[in-house]
Amino acid sequence: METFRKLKVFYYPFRRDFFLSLFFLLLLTCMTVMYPIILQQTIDEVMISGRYEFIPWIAGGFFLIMLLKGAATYGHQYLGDMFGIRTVFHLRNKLYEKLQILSFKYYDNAKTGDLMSRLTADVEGFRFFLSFGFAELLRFFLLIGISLVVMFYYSAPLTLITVAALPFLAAAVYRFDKRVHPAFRGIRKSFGELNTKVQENISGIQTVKSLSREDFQTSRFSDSNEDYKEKNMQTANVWSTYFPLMEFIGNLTVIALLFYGGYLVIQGNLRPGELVAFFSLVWYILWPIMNLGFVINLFSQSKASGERLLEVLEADEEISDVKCQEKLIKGHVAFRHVSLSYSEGNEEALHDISFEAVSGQTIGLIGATGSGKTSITQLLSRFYEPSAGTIMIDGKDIKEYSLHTLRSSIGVVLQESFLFSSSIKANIAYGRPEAPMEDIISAAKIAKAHDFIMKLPDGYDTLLGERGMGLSGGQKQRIAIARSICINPSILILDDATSAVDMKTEMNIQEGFRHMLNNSTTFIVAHRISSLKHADQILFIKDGRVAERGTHDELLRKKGAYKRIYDLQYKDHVMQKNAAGQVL
Ligand SMILES: Nc1ncnc2c1ncn2[C@@H]1O[C@H](COP(=O)(O)OP(=O)(O)OP(=O)(O)O)[C@@H](O)[C@H]1O
Repeated sequence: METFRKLKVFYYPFRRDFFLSLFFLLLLTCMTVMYPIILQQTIDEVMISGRYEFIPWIAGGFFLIMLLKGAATYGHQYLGDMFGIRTVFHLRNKLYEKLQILSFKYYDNAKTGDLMSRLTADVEGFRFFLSFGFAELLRFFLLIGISLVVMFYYSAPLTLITVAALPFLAAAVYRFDKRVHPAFRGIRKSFGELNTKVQENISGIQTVKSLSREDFQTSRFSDSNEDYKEKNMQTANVWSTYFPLMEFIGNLTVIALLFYGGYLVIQGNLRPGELVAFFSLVWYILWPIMNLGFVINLFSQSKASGERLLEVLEADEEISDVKCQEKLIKGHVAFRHVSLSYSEGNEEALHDISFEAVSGQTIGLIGATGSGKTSITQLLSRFYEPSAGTIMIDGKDIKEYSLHTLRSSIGVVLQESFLFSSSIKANIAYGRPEAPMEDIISAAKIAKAHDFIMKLPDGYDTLLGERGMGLSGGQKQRIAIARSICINPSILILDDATSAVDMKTEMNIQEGFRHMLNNSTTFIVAHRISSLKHADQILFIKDGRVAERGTHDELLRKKGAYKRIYDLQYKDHVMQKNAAGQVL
């Protein structure tokens, strides 16, 4: 109940639909019970007494009641559905908003398939209970309650016979629920695994094909599919065993009623019509009880779904935001004794990092893979919070800027750039949708993307496939660079952003930056010394610490680790030159 209480804010605004739907449910339940009463009256008061002139009146009345019942069913169904649909519309929006706010740390541990299933299957599971399950639960009590009252009115001993069968039926329902609940859980889990296999296969189709692992993937899928089939068959087996059993218990009750009820009629203690009415009324009690397992199952599934939705809604946002209108103008960055640990108890990824980047300067970050270069740049955008130390921009702690101000002033280009399946123009203007066409073109020119874009059949209107399909790695990187230039960033972070373009284009791009973004502070993370040798300051990162710092020439003079990497790369360069027989 705690789960439903916490989610109240989503369904409470639509309580009117819910209560009206319940009112219609009460009406239609009353009309359902009218049916055996009319039957009893027809037999006892009309047929047996030979007052046939009443038959058209009874038929008319019956018709009227059925019309009303149809209208009540419509009202109940429609309003119940509206209640569920409106509730989950808001719930889904809220979940999506929350996903936008959640920190990188949350996504580090989350699984895409799982999040997708929370937003779809769990939301639907919750809706189904709101629209249908809750009403079914109420119908159960209403139908049984009203039917029992009518039955008692007709005959107390016969009612007691019916009630005597209930514990057996309840025991069967209990056993059914005990078996069907885990079976359903198994189906959900197996379906989740099946989905993950499909998603992984589609996302990694290039790797699968390039390593000729189609057969392996097919057999993995087939195993999951087999498991899913097995789980469904087990569930079908439970259903097909228990339902006949429950019906059998119900039919035994009917036989007992026939015997004892017939005896009462012969004795003159019960009228024939009342016995006939009993046969209908008894099923109004037995059916809901048989159905109870299904309704309980719906309830526990929706409770589990609600819990999974609350886990997302209540997830810690980690990064606190503040309201601040102040713009970040200069991009003067200072790291003061900054350390970072990605999770508590884990080894620190960064230790005591300090440096200062005057606005307009270029800072190069180089070091072995996993040394902490990307971590430094991620702290700047507050994707993660430092575990110690302070990061200042323009003399102010970055926590004092609003996240929007901070992130809309920092252009980040990653090695693996994500492009949306829309036009090139929309991709470049993604961070500034109102950007005029001249700005988009100018950004593309700086990123050295304009020429190849113009060669595409639809130029800037060319539609890209999913994740930028249809472009080469270097072309994608250049579109991503243009996208960050388009927001006129005060700080630009190029994290291995030109690794897929040739050296000449890289030099041209950097030349463009120097002219067009002379006020932006630029961070270049690279493995190639040629990518950052022009930087005003180069930080050589080793095991999360600044091991060496200085300009390219200063670092060469130090003859340390930077010099060793330079020698290695330079040797490669000379060998390549000799092999090509030309001077680059
Ligand atoms: N999200 C994360 N959660 C936990 N640990 C992380 C996370 N991101 C990075 N790390 C760890 O932090 C350390 C530094 O990683 P980082 O990505 O900053 O290195 P890098 O120097 O940029 O490497 P590369 O050159 O390969 O991109 C590594 O040991 C890495 O495993």
